[in-house]
Amino acid sequence: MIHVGIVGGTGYTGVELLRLLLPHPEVEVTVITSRAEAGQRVDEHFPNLRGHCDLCYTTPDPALLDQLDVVFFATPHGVAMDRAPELLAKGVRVIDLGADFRLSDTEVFAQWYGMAHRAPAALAEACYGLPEYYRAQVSEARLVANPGCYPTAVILGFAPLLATGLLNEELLIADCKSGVSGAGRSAKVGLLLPEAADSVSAYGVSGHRHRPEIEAVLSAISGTELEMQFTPHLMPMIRGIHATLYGRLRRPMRDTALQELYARRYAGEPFVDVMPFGSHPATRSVRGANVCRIALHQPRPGQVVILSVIDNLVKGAAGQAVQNMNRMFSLPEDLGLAHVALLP
Ligand SMILES: NC(=O)C1=CN([C@@H]2O[C@H](COP(=O)(O)OP(=O)(O)OC[C@H]3O[C@@H](n4cnc5c(N)ncnc54)[C@H](OP(=O)(O)O)[C@@H]3O)[C@@H](O)[C@H]2O)C=CC1
Ligand SMILES: CC(=O)N[C@@H](CCC(=O)OP(=O)(O)O)C(=O)O
Repeated sequence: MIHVGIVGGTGYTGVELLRLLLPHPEVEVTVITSRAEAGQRVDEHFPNLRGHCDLCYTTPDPALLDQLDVVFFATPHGVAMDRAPELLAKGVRVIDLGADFRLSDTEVFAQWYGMAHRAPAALAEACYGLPEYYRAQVSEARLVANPGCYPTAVILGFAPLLATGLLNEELLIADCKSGVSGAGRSAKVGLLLPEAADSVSAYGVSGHRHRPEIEAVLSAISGTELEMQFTPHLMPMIRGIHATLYGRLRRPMRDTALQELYARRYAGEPFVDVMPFGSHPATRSVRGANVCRIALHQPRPGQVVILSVIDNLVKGAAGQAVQNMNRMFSLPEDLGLAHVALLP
Protein backbone atom coordinates (compact mmCIF):
# COMPACT_ATOMS: atom_id res chain seq x y z
CA MET A 1 0.00 0.00 0.00
CA ILE A 2 1.08 3.57 -0.69
CA HIS A 3 0.87 5.66 2.47
CA VAL A 4 -0.50 9.06 1.58
CA GLY A 5 -0.75 12.40 3.35
CA ILE A 6 -2.80 15.42 2.30
CA VAL A 7 -1.71 18.84 3.56
CA GLY A 8 -4.65 21.21 3.27
CA GLY A 9 -7.64 18.93 3.82
CA THR A 10 -10.38 21.52 4.25
CA GLY A 11 -10.24 23.12 0.77
CA TYR A 12 -12.17 21.81 -2.23
CA THR A 13 -9.16 20.13 -3.83
CA GLY A 14 -8.18 18.47 -0.52
CA VAL A 15 -11.63 16.96 -0.03
CA GLU A 16 -11.75 15.97 -3.73
CA LEU A 17 -8.44 14.14 -3.22
CA LEU A 18 -10.07 12.24 -0.35
CA ARG A 19 -13.08 11.34 -2.50
CA LEU A 20 -10.72 9.80 -5.07
CA LEU A 21 -8.07 8.32 -2.77
CA LEU A 22 -10.22 6.65 -0.07
CA PRO A 23 -11.55 3.97 -2.50
CA HIS A 24 -8.20 3.70 -4.38
CA PRO A 25 -7.15 0.03 -4.10
CA GLU A 26 -3.41 0.74 -3.63
CA VAL A 27 -3.65 3.69 -1.25
CA GLU A 28 -4.04 4.21 2.45
CA VAL A 29 -4.63 7.83 3.43
CA THR A 30 -3.00 8.09 6.85
CA VAL A 31 -2.58 11.84 7.41
CA ILE A 32 -4.83 14.75 6.51
CA THR A 33 -4.01 18.17 7.86
CA SER A 34 -5.73 21.36 8.86
CA ARG A 35 -4.24 23.71 11.40
CA ALA A 36 -7.62 25.26 12.12
CA GLU A 37 -9.48 21.96 12.53
CA ALA A 38 -6.77 19.78 14.13
CA GLY A 39 -8.36 17.07 16.28
CA GLN A 40 -11.74 17.27 14.50
CA ARG A 41 -13.16 14.36 12.51
CA VAL A 42 -12.99 14.87 8.74
CA ASP A 43 -16.48 13.44 8.16
CA GLU A 44 -17.99 16.00 10.55
CA HIS A 45 -16.83 18.66 8.09
CA PHE A 46 -17.67 16.73 4.96
CA PRO A 47 -20.73 14.51 5.52
CA ASN A 48 -20.33 13.02 2.03
CA LEU A 49 -17.40 11.07 3.56
CA ARG A 50 -19.42 9.53 6.43
CA GLY A 51 -18.91 5.79 6.38
CA HIS A 52 -15.82 6.14 4.20
CA CYS A 53 -13.37 8.03 6.40
CA ASP A 54 -12.58 7.78 10.11
CA LEU A 55 -9.61 10.16 10.00
CA CYS A 56 -9.18 13.25 12.15
CA TYR A 57 -7.33 16.36 11.03
CA THR A 58 -3.83 16.83 12.40
CA THR A 59 -1.40 19.71 12.16
CA PRO A 60 1.14 19.41 9.30
CA ASP A 61 3.74 18.00 11.66
CA PRO A 62 6.99 16.96 9.87
CA ALA A 63 7.29 13.92 12.16
CA LEU A 64 4.01 12.58 10.70
CA LEU A 65 4.63 13.55 7.07
CA ASP A 66 8.20 12.13 7.02
CA GLN A 67 6.85 8.59 7.47
CA LEU A 68 4.74 8.64 4.29
CA ASP A 69 5.39 7.56 0.71
CA VAL A 70 3.82 10.64 -0.88
CA VAL A 71 2.40 13.95 0.31
CA PHE A 72 -0.11 15.99 -1.68
CA PHE A 73 -0.10 19.73 -1.00
CA ALA A 74 -3.62 21.12 -1.53
CA THR A 75 -2.56 24.45 -0.08
CA PRO A 76 -2.23 28.08 -1.15
CA HIS A 77 0.82 29.13 -3.14
CA GLY A 78 3.97 29.43 -1.05
CA VAL A 79 3.27 26.53 1.35
CA ALA A 80 4.70 23.55 -0.55
CA MET A 81 7.98 25.26 -1.40
CA ASP A 82 8.80 25.56 2.31
CA ARG A 83 8.08 21.89 3.07
CA ALA A 84 9.04 19.95 -0.08
CA PRO A 85 12.87 20.02 0.22
CA GLU A 86 12.78 18.47 3.70
CA LEU A 87 10.32 15.76 2.62
CA LEU A 88 12.32 14.92 -0.51
CA ALA A 89 15.44 14.56 1.64
CA LYS A 90 13.57 11.98 3.74
CA GLY A 91 12.59 10.01 0.63
CA VAL A 92 8.96 11.21 0.54
CA ARG A 93 7.57 12.09 -2.88
CA VAL A 94 5.63 15.31 -3.28
CA ILE A 95 2.76 16.40 -5.54
CA ASP A 96 1.89 20.09 -5.29
CA LEU A 97 -1.59 21.12 -6.44
CA GLY A 98 -0.59 24.76 -6.06
CA ALA A 99 1.73 26.72 -8.31
CA ASP A 100 5.04 26.65 -6.41
CA PHE A 101 6.81 24.37 -8.89
CA ARG A 102 4.99 25.10 -12.17
CA LEU A 103 7.13 27.97 -13.48
CA SER A 104 10.78 27.05 -13.93
CA ASP A 105 11.90 30.70 -14.11
CA THR A 106 12.11 32.11 -10.56
CA GLU A 107 11.87 35.71 -11.80
CA VAL A 108 8.65 34.98 -13.66
CA PHE A 109 7.36 33.23 -10.53
CA ALA A 110 8.18 36.26 -8.37
CA GLN A 111 6.52 38.61 -10.85
CA TRP A 112 3.21 36.71 -10.94
CA TYR A 113 2.99 35.31 -7.41
CA GLY A 114 4.41 38.30 -5.55
CA MET A 115 7.00 36.33 -3.59
CA ALA A 116 10.56 35.17 -4.11
CA HIS A 117 10.97 31.47 -4.78
CA ARG A 118 12.36 29.91 -1.62
CA ALA A 119 13.24 26.45 -2.97
CA PRO A 120 15.07 26.92 -6.28
CA ALA A 121 16.94 23.60 -6.00
CA ALA A 122 13.69 21.66 -5.63
CA LEU A 123 12.18 23.72 -8.44
CA ALA A 124 15.03 22.66 -10.74
CA GLU A 125 14.10 18.99 -10.37
CA ALA A 126 10.30 19.42 -10.47
CA CYS A 127 8.34 17.88 -13.31
CA TYR A 128 5.24 19.52 -14.85
CA GLY A 129 2.53 16.98 -14.16
CA LEU A 130 0.61 16.83 -17.40
CA PRO A 131 1.03 13.11 -18.17
CA GLU A 132 -0.26 13.42 -21.74
CA TYR A 133 2.90 15.44 -22.56
CA TYR A 134 5.41 14.60 -19.78
CA ARG A 135 4.60 10.96 -19.04
CA ALA A 136 8.17 9.63 -18.97
CA GLN A 137 9.34 12.49 -16.72
CA VAL A 138 6.41 12.02 -14.31
CA SER A 139 7.29 8.33 -13.98
CA GLU A 140 10.77 9.26 -12.77
CA ALA A 141 9.83 12.30 -10.70
CA ARG A 142 10.14 12.79 -6.95
CA LEU A 143 8.43 16.19 -7.14
CA VAL A 144 5.48 16.91 -9.43
CA ALA A 145 3.92 20.31 -10.13
CA ASN A 146 0.27 19.62 -10.83
CA PRO A 147 -0.84 22.04 -13.59
CA GLY A 148 -3.35 24.83 -13.03
CA CYS A 149 -6.95 24.17 -14.02
CA TYR A 150 -7.13 26.65 -16.93
CA PRO A 151 -3.69 25.56 -18.24
CA THR A 152 -4.82 21.91 -18.33
CA ALA A 153 -7.81 22.71 -20.55
CA VAL A 154 -5.92 25.17 -22.77
CA ILE A 155 -2.73 23.11 -23.24
CA LEU A 156 -4.54 19.85 -24.02
CA GLY A 157 -6.69 21.74 -26.54
CA PHE A 158 -3.99 23.69 -28.37
CA ALA A 159 -0.96 21.37 -28.13
CA PRO A 160 -1.56 18.88 -30.97
CA LEU A 161 -1.75 21.68 -33.56
CA LEU A 162 1.07 23.73 -32.03
CA ALA A 163 3.37 20.70 -31.76
CA THR A 164 3.11 20.15 -35.50
CA GLY A 165 3.76 23.80 -36.43
CA LEU A 166 0.44 24.06 -38.27
CA LEU A 167 -0.88 27.07 -36.35
CA ASN A 168 0.24 30.68 -36.65
CA GLU A 169 1.64 31.34 -33.13
CA GLU A 170 0.93 35.05 -33.38
CA LEU A 171 -2.84 34.67 -33.37
CA LEU A 172 -3.73 32.55 -30.38
CA ILE A 173 -6.68 33.32 -28.12
CA ALA A 174 -7.96 31.33 -25.13
CA ASP A 175 -11.38 32.47 -23.97
CA CYS A 176 -12.15 30.50 -20.81
CA LYS A 177 -14.98 30.11 -18.32
CA SER A 178 -14.73 28.61 -14.83
CA GLY A 179 -17.15 27.54 -12.14
CA VAL A 180 -16.80 29.26 -8.76
CA SER A 181 -15.20 26.26 -6.99
CA GLY A 182 -12.07 27.25 -8.96
CA ALA A 183 -11.70 30.16 -6.58
CA GLY A 184 -11.36 27.87 -3.54
CA ARG A 185 -13.41 27.46 -0.37
CA SER A 186 -12.64 30.70 1.38
CA ALA A 187 -15.25 33.38 2.05
CA LYS A 188 -15.06 36.16 -0.54
CA VAL A 189 -17.81 38.63 -1.40
CA GLY A 190 -17.57 37.90 -5.13
CA LEU A 191 -18.34 34.23 -4.44
CA LEU A 192 -21.56 34.88 -2.48
CA LEU A 193 -24.65 33.44 -4.17
CA PRO A 194 -26.22 36.88 -4.91
CA GLU A 195 -22.96 38.06 -6.47
CA ALA A 196 -21.90 35.00 -8.47
CA ALA A 197 -25.28 33.53 -9.48
CA ASP A 198 -27.23 34.77 -12.51
CA SER A 199 -24.26 36.79 -13.80
CA VAL A 200 -21.10 36.35 -15.88
CA SER A 201 -17.98 38.48 -15.74
CA ALA A 202 -14.46 38.42 -17.13
CA TYR A 203 -11.49 38.98 -14.84
CA GLY A 204 -7.70 39.15 -15.16
CA VAL A 205 -8.03 40.36 -18.76
CA SER A 206 -4.80 42.33 -18.75
CA GLY A 207 -2.90 39.56 -16.97
CA HIS A 208 -3.66 36.35 -15.07
CA ARG A 209 -1.01 34.13 -13.46
CA HIS A 210 -2.03 31.17 -15.62
CA ARG A 211 -0.98 33.01 -18.78
CA PRO A 212 2.79 32.61 -18.20
CA GLU A 213 2.23 28.95 -17.28
CA ILE A 214 0.28 28.27 -20.49
CA GLU A 215 2.77 30.23 -22.62
CA ALA A 216 5.82 28.47 -21.12
CA VAL A 217 4.43 24.97 -21.63
CA LEU A 218 3.04 25.58 -25.12
CA SER A 219 6.31 27.31 -26.13
CA ALA A 220 8.22 24.21 -25.03
CA ILE A 221 5.81 21.89 -26.87
CA SER A 222 5.85 23.97 -30.07
CA GLY A 223 9.56 24.83 -29.97
CA THR A 224 8.69 28.54 -30.50
CA GLU A 225 8.36 31.37 -27.97
CA LEU A 226 4.68 32.16 -28.26
CA GLU A 227 2.24 34.57 -26.68
CA MET A 228 -1.47 34.22 -26.15
CA GLN A 229 -4.43 36.35 -25.12
CA PHE A 230 -5.98 34.48 -22.19
CA THR A 231 -9.26 35.78 -20.80
CA PRO A 232 -10.90 33.95 -17.88
CA HIS A 233 -14.56 34.40 -16.90
CA LEU A 234 -16.42 33.47 -13.74
CA MET A 235 -19.58 31.49 -14.52
CA PRO A 236 -22.62 30.91 -12.32
CA MET A 237 -21.90 27.19 -11.92
CA ILE A 238 -20.04 25.19 -9.28
CA ARG A 239 -17.64 22.95 -11.23
CA GLY A 240 -16.21 23.04 -14.72
CA ILE A 241 -13.95 24.86 -17.13
CA HIS A 242 -14.91 25.58 -20.73
CA ALA A 243 -12.07 26.79 -22.97
CA THR A 244 -12.86 28.20 -26.40
CA LEU A 245 -9.54 28.35 -28.25
CA TYR A 246 -9.07 30.35 -31.46
CA GLY A 247 -6.20 29.92 -33.92
CA ARG A 248 -5.34 30.44 -37.57
CA LEU A 249 -3.81 27.69 -39.71
CA ARG A 250 -0.65 28.47 -41.68
CA ARG A 251 -2.15 26.66 -44.67
CA PRO A 252 -5.62 25.23 -45.26
CA MET A 253 -6.42 21.79 -43.90
CA ARG A 254 -9.43 19.61 -44.48
CA ASP A 255 -11.72 19.10 -41.49
CA THR A 256 -11.01 15.39 -41.70
CA ALA A 257 -7.23 15.95 -41.53
CA LEU A 258 -7.64 18.21 -38.51
CA GLN A 259 -9.79 15.62 -36.79
CA GLU A 260 -7.34 12.84 -37.66
CA LEU A 261 -4.45 14.83 -36.14
CA TYR A 262 -6.21 15.05 -32.76
CA ALA A 263 -7.61 11.52 -32.89
CA ARG A 264 -4.12 10.14 -33.49
CA ARG A 265 -2.40 12.34 -30.91
CA TYR A 266 -4.80 11.27 -28.16
CA ALA A 267 -5.41 7.66 -29.28
CA GLY A 268 -4.85 5.47 -26.23
CA GLU A 269 -5.02 8.39 -23.78
CA PRO A 270 -7.42 7.26 -21.06
CA PHE A 271 -8.38 10.80 -20.05
CA VAL A 272 -8.67 12.75 -23.30
CA ASP A 273 -11.79 12.28 -25.41
CA VAL A 274 -11.66 13.67 -28.96
CA MET A 275 -15.32 14.06 -29.87
CA PRO A 276 -16.70 13.93 -33.43
CA PHE A 277 -15.82 16.99 -35.55
CA GLY A 278 -18.15 19.91 -34.87
CA SER A 279 -19.34 18.69 -31.44
CA HIS A 280 -20.18 20.99 -28.55
CA PRO A 281 -18.81 19.47 -25.32
CA ALA A 282 -20.53 20.68 -22.15
CA THR A 283 -18.90 21.03 -18.73
CA ARG A 284 -21.74 18.87 -17.43
CA SER A 285 -20.35 15.94 -19.46
CA VAL A 286 -17.14 15.90 -17.38
CA ARG A 287 -18.50 16.75 -13.90
CA GLY A 288 -16.76 14.51 -11.34
CA ALA A 289 -14.70 12.68 -14.00
CA ASN A 290 -10.98 12.86 -14.74
CA VAL A 291 -11.46 13.63 -18.41
CA CYS A 292 -10.87 16.41 -20.91
CA ARG A 293 -13.31 16.41 -23.84
CA ILE A 294 -12.16 18.20 -26.96
CA ALA A 295 -14.04 19.12 -30.15
CA LEU A 296 -12.74 20.81 -33.31
CA HIS A 297 -14.45 23.31 -35.59
CA GLN A 298 -13.35 25.16 -38.73
CA PRO A 299 -16.00 27.84 -39.33
CA ARG A 300 -14.05 29.32 -42.28
CA PRO A 301 -11.07 27.81 -44.13
CA GLY A 302 -7.99 28.26 -41.96
CA GLN A 303 -9.90 29.52 -38.91
CA VAL A 304 -9.83 26.89 -36.17
CA VAL A 305 -11.93 26.84 -33.01
CA ILE A 306 -11.11 24.18 -30.41
CA LEU A 307 -13.48 23.52 -27.53
CA SER A 308 -11.98 21.90 -24.43
CA VAL A 309 -13.83 21.09 -21.20
CA ILE A 310 -12.71 19.68 -17.85
CA ASP A 311 -13.88 19.53 -14.25
CA ASN A 312 -11.55 22.02 -12.55
CA LEU A 313 -11.46 19.93 -9.36
CA VAL A 314 -10.77 16.61 -11.12
CA LYS A 315 -8.73 16.74 -14.36
CA GLY A 316 -7.93 20.34 -13.35
CA ALA A 317 -6.63 19.37 -9.87
CA ALA A 318 -7.22 16.26 -7.70
CA GLY A 319 -7.85 13.70 -10.47
CA GLN A 320 -4.77 14.77 -12.39
CA ALA A 321 -2.78 14.61 -9.12
CA VAL A 322 -3.91 10.99 -8.60
CA GLN A 323 -3.08 10.24 -12.27
CA ASN A 324 0.43 11.57 -11.56
CA MET A 325 0.70 9.53 -8.36
CA ASN A 326 -0.24 6.36 -10.25
CA ARG A 327 2.56 7.08 -12.76
CA MET A 328 5.12 7.87 -10.04
CA PHE A 329 4.39 4.54 -8.31
CA SER A 330 4.28 2.47 -11.54
CA LEU A 331 0.55 1.73 -11.16
CA PRO A 332 -1.90 1.68 -14.08
CA GLU A 333 -2.50 5.37 -14.81
CA ASP A 334 -6.28 5.03 -14.59
CA LEU A 335 -6.39 3.12 -11.29
CA GLY A 336 -9.11 4.60 -9.09
CA LEU A 337 -10.03 7.15 -11.75
CA ALA A 338 -12.59 5.37 -13.89
CA HIS A 339 -15.56 7.48 -12.71
CA VAL A 340 -18.33 8.29 -15.16
CA ALA A 341 -19.29 11.98 -15.09
CA LEU A 342 -22.39 13.03 -13.16
CA LEU A 343 -25.37 13.83 -15.36
CA PRO A 344 -27.43 15.92 -14.79
N1 LIG B 1 -10.04 25.10 -6.63
C1 LIG B 1 -9.59 24.68 -7.80
O1 LIG B 1 -10.37 24.41 -8.74
C2 LIG B 1 -8.15 24.50 -8.01
C3 LIG B 1 -7.22 24.85 -7.05
N2 LIG B 1 -5.90 24.65 -7.29
C4 LIG B 1 -4.91 25.00 -6.26
O2 LIG B 1 -4.92 24.00 -5.25
C5 LIG B 1 -4.56 24.57 -4.00
C6 LIG B 1 -5.66 24.27 -2.98
O3 LIG B 1 -6.80 24.99 -3.36
P1 LIG B 1 -8.22 24.83 -2.61
O4 LIG B 1 -8.52 23.41 -2.38
O5 LIG B 1 -9.17 25.64 -3.39
O6 LIG B 1 -8.03 25.38 -1.12
P2 LIG B 1 -7.39 26.63 -0.41
O7 LIG B 1 -6.43 27.38 -1.24
O8 LIG B 1 -8.53 27.34 0.17
O9 LIG B 1 -6.46 25.88 0.68
C7 LIG B 1 -6.90 25.61 1.88
C8 LIG B 1 -6.16 24.48 2.61
O10 LIG B 1 -4.76 24.74 2.85
C9 LIG B 1 -4.49 24.71 4.26
N3 LIG B 1 -3.42 25.68 4.53
C10 LIG B 1 -3.45 27.02 4.30
N4 LIG B 1 -2.28 27.57 4.65
C11 LIG B 1 -1.49 26.58 5.11
C12 LIG B 1 -0.16 26.52 5.61
N5 LIG B 1 0.60 27.63 5.71
N6 LIG B 1 0.34 25.33 5.97
C13 LIG B 1 -0.41 24.20 5.88
N7 LIG B 1 -1.68 24.18 5.42
C14 LIG B 1 -2.21 25.36 5.04
C15 LIG B 1 -5.84 25.08 4.88
O11 LIG B 1 -6.00 24.50 6.15
P3 LIG B 1 -5.52 25.18 7.52
O12 LIG B 1 -5.35 26.66 7.23
O13 LIG B 1 -6.60 24.88 8.49
O14 LIG B 1 -4.22 24.49 7.84
C16 LIG B 1 -6.83 24.44 3.93
O15 LIG B 1 -7.09 23.08 4.27
C17 LIG B 1 -4.34 26.07 -4.24
O16 LIG B 1 -2.97 26.32 -4.47
C18 LIG B 1 -5.15 26.30 -5.51
O17 LIG B 1 -4.69 27.41 -6.20
C19 LIG B 1 -5.46 24.08 -8.44
C20 LIG B 1 -6.32 23.71 -9.43
C21 LIG B 1 -7.75 23.91 -9.30
C1 LIG C 1 -12.55 30.84 -10.77
C2 LIG C 1 -11.19 31.16 -10.21
O1 LIG C 1 -11.04 32.09 -9.43
N1 LIG C 1 -10.19 30.37 -10.58
C3 LIG C 1 -8.85 30.54 -10.11
C4 LIG C 1 -7.94 29.49 -10.71
C5 LIG C 1 -7.87 28.20 -9.94
C6 LIG C 1 -6.57 27.41 -10.18
O2 LIG C 1 -6.36 26.47 -10.88
O3 LIG C 1 -5.61 27.91 -9.63
P1 LIG C 1 -4.15 27.82 -9.15
O4 LIG C 1 -3.23 28.31 -10.17
O5 LIG C 1 -4.26 28.75 -8.03
O6 LIG C 1 -3.84 26.44 -8.75
C7 LIG C 1 -8.31 31.92 -10.49
O7 LIG C 1 -8.60 32.42 -11.56
O8 LIG C 1 -7.47 32.41 -9.73
